[in-house]
Amino acid sequence: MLNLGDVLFQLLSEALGLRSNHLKEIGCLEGMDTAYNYYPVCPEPELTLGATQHTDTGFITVLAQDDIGGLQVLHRNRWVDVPPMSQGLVVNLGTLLQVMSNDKFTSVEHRVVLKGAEPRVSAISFFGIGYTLNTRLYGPVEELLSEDNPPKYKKTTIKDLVAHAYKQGLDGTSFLHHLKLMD
Ligand SMILES: O=C(O)CCC(=O)C(=O)O
Ligand SMILES: [Fe+2]
Repeated sequence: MLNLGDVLFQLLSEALGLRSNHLKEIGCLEGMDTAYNYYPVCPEPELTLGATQHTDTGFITVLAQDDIGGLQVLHRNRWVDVPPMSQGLVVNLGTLLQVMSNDKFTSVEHRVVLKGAEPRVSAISFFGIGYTLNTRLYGPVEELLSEDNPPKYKKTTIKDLVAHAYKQGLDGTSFLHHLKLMD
């Protein structure tokens, strides 16, 4: 997983116009946290959600879902299914990477709908949020900023961002506004 993360952060660095090891050098590969979600069978799946609308907190999330399905992403104001693919992984861009890109990247709003008949399992690697001892401040990457592209967000430590995300919970609103600088 760390090797995959290494490749992904190289590609993302290049997509931002940075040197390919930039995101690795500022700690994006550190603090990978793995979680497993178990969604039990629900007798009335149409009345609820497995996970409410949210963006992930950290840099990126790599997700493997089983063959039940249910993950959806918000695309042009419509919920679009992310169908399970055998051995396929889903990479979500997290809130912190949107902040660091100064909005060049958009972190993906997603949710999980329940299908009913069988329980569902997903395995997720969250890059960035497991390392709350990391005291580095993360904000819009200096190299991307200019007079025409001033910082849109203030800097934060991962610890503060994670604390804020937990406090807010998955209430369907983005916590980007927490870091947003006034225009
Ligand atoms: O179970 C899934 O497919 C997604 C779960 C999720 O979005 C999360 O844990 O952040
Ligand atoms: Fe998520």
